Amino acid sequence: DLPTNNTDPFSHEVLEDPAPLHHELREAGPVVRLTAYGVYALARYEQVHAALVDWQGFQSAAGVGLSNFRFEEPWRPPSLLLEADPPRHDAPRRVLQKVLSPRSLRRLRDQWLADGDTLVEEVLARGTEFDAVPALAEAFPLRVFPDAVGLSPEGRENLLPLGDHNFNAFGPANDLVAKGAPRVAELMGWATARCQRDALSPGGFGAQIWSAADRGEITTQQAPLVTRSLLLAGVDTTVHGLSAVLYAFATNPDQWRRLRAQPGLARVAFDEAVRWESPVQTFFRTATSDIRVGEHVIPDGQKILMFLGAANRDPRRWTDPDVFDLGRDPSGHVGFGMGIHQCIGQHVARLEAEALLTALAKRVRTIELAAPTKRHHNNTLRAWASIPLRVGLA
Ligand code: HEM
Ligand SMILES: O=C(O)c1ccc(C2CC2)cc1
Repeated sequence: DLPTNNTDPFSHEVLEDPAPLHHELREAGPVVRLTAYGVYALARYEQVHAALVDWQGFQSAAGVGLSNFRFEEPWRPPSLLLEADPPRHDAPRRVLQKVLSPRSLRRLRDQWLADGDTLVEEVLARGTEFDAVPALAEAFPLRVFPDAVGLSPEGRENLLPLGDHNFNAFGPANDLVAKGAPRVAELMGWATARCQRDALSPGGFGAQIWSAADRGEITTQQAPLVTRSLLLAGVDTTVHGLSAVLYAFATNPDQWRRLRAQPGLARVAFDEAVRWESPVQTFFRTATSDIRVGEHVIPDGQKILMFLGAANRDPRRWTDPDVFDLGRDPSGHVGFGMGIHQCIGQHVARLEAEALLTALAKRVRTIELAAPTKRHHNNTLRAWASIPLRVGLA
């Protein structure tokens, strides 16, 4: 009957290298019972995709972490997008859809491309060996995104630890959550204050959200929470997405040569890296009724853990899934989710990646690891602490 697995997916051993568990879960069947937490797991592309697009059956409003909001108080006010379902989800989604649309981002494109060139020049001026995580993957999003949101300059160093804790908190109350607990009140207090109308610069994403409230598209009570979504979702994700694509190129020099020959591949390279590495590894849903998956039934109210990273490397869906290949068409990957909750910031992330990769491809002929890499463990994020690089100049 129902296959079970008693591995803890949030253990340091699995967070260091999740591939063996992902393989085991995919092979065990379309749905698996995780005895460590008494939840159901989906690891194959077909079932993960089906759950993501079936928002009625697999709801987000009971939380997208292990905690079930039907029985437990959320540790912070729930997101009006991530942790809401239609109809409550609709208006906030429509507002962010406009604020973060490709058309709205066009005004930022030249500035972000120039910022990419400037950052790459600054890094290369210091030498051809450097740690790509602080020097590029963290530096670039922190240089462009807070300004685009309209955040005041002071306190921006809070963004990474704030996001890191928020992502840990989707998992169980383990050592990673305990690590962030001492600062969470201070960090969340800082973030909430930053989302007030008078704390946001004119013209930024935040001010645009407040203008939508003035037009009645959302309420003025909702505006700060919709703005908070940008702070919680918009930094750590792109930092680890950029780390992923830089690591992918450093370990696949033939793909770097392809990008150099065809710089227009920068955007698809980022999506292939998001598929290959899946910076956001997992999210939960809650069954809104008894749901049949294969020949099994997931009872109403049960938590379901979707392994996005495992789905993105499912050989049932992808040829040579473990290969980072710019020749592949990565569309359909679930690294940005799928369906009504699909990442609303994906165009921001892609523009950041295009700007940084385009700048690098102009100045760097070769890219390779100069020393062993180091992982950063998080209950939800696949992240690097350090990626020491050696580059050869063009
Ligand atoms: C590489 C970068 C990123 C990755 C891998 C990523 C991944 C995801 C995923 C997997 C979801 C779906 C969550 C679910 O289905 O429960 C999502 C939703 C979301 N993302 Fe992103 N994201 C990235 C960048 C961003 C950025 C830059 C922003 C903001 C500017 C952002 C804002 C959001 C928001 C607000 C949602 C909730 C959408 C909804 O529920 O309707 N993300 N993201
Ligand atoms: O709306 C939010 O607060 C929110 C927080 C984190 C995410 C992750 C998936 C990128 C998305 C939304």
